[in-house]
Amino acid sequence: MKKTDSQMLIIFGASGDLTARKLIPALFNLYIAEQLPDNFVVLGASRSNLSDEEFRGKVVYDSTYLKEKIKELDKKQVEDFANKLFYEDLGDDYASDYEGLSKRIETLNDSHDTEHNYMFYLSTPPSIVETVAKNLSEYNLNDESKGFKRLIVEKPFGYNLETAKNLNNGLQQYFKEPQIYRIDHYLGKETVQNLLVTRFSNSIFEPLWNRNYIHHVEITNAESVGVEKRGGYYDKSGALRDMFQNHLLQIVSLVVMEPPIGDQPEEIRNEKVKALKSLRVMRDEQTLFNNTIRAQYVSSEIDGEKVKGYREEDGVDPNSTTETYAAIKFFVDNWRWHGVPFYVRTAKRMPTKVTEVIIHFKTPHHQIFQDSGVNSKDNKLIIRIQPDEGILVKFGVKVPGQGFKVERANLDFYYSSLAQTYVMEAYERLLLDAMQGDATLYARADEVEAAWEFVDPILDYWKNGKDVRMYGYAAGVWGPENADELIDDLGFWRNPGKNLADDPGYCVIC
Ligand SMILES: NC(=O)C1=CN([C@@H]2O[C@H](COP(=O)(O)OP(=O)(O)OC[C@H]3O[C@@H](n4cnc5c(N)ncnc54)[C@H](OP(=O)(O)O)[C@@H]3O)[C@@H](O)[C@H]2O)C=CC1
Ligand SMILES: O=C1O[C@H](COP(=O)(O)O)[C@@H](O)[C@H](O)[C@H]1O
Repeated sequence: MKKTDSQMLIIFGASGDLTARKLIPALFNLYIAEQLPDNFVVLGASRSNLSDEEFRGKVVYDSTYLKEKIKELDKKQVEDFANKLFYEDLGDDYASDYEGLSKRIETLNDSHDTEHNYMFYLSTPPSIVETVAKNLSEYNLNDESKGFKRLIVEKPFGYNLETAKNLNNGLQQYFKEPQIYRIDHYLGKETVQNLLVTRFSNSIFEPLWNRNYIHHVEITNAESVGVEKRGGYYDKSGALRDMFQNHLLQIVSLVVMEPPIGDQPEEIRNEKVKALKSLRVMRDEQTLFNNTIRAQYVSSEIDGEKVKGYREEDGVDPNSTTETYAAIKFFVDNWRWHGVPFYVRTAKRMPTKVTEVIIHFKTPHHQIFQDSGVNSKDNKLIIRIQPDEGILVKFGVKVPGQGFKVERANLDFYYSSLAQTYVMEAYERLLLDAMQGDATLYARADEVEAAWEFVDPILDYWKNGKDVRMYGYAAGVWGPENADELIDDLGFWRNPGKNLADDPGYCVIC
């Protein structure tokens, strides 16, 4: 196990949703798993007026996210965790507030012996991220002459390529790139990391992982929920910015990348950047018209209950043209992937919550078993990222009896079968990595920019292009029927079920 140094975690935006919903529960789990260092404190900072006790009440004792867990523990343990949390009111006057903050950090450092190791987590609106970094540098809180100073930045990393570059340049004025940790919580998911292990620790997959054997790659990310309480944010973002530019292109980079020379952060990140740079950027309108689909969910009934359409959601413009569904077909311009189409879709208000990567293999070039009865496109490797995490290989077996009738069979592995292994939540894993200075699962500036290079022309076309289509789909179905047009002669999207082994449908309205 790696060593975690004594340190202080300073969370900006500590009165917000993410802190209560993800960050504190992740720290709580790390505490229970005895993964936090002995000398560890959290200092929450926001403009809300809270005392240490009120902050502890909000994010621990009265937290809906910890209620069940707390019940299972003795009072002393909960108290011990809560006593590691402190709060500093920032107000609106940056100069005096940051002076107060820096003094508070110094005092807590002395009382809890955190050795001047500070990790700043920016869980604030994106508009103030650079300002916070600047203020920290003005108070020398970026100075690593005594202890490390790390800056964790939440998504979105910019709104497009230009703003992402500005943000990166802005942050790099105050913190060096190795001090900056851009969090993408999909990289913290165990099964996303397992993509690397599946590919590079097995000699049975990697030799097939190229244009000679792979027919096409399909990635589906579906959520059953709508925009919930985040309509205001989402309406300015949309599916392409919210999920595709970051989480899904990170997954694509792990599927596409060449083998790194080792498992060091920079070795892996260098290969991911190369992979993202090899995505063929679509620039002309006809290509964008043919290869991109966007849509919005419209009101419908799910399990007998009426569900709002996107334009009726709180915080959403009634004439909004923001997409809640995006499906993109693209190619990768390199030796390994030449001519292999990638189909990636993401959406809200689908029939179920699921994320899968499906590698569709080519059929054998000479068909011996003419009456096989198996759909010739059915050789697949399915990597299930969530839920029911696991891996499934679909292959042909002989049906017992005369002749050579072939049927499809499954070879499967489920993470749940590793009963005694504790699988960390994404935020737990990522926080622990950052605490230990391991940036492998964090996005580097050039990765983020390479992803925007690919996404920018699509966004631009959707905003300004001629003949741009916006389809509707009833909340609770697998998107617009027109999305099938993207798949050409290859068949249909695989519409997965709740469980990995469910044999799913392949049509939109079922
Ligand atoms: N919530 C989620 O599920 C996810 C969120 N994110 C990202 O995480 C970040 C935080 O999200 P979320 O918690 O939902 O947002 P919220 O709007 O719930 O919280 C943001 C917090 O920032 C604080 N804040 C605002 N201005 C300042 C300031 N000048 N200085 C310090 N704090 C300030 C606000 O508190 P106060 O008014 O008290 O200062 C508020 O508590 C965003 O960048 C978001 O995109 C990413 C993925 C998922
Ligand atoms: O970053 C985001 O991710 C969530 C989906 O995350 P998951 O871990 O539940 O798959 C998404 O709902 C949200 O809109 C987006 O901002």
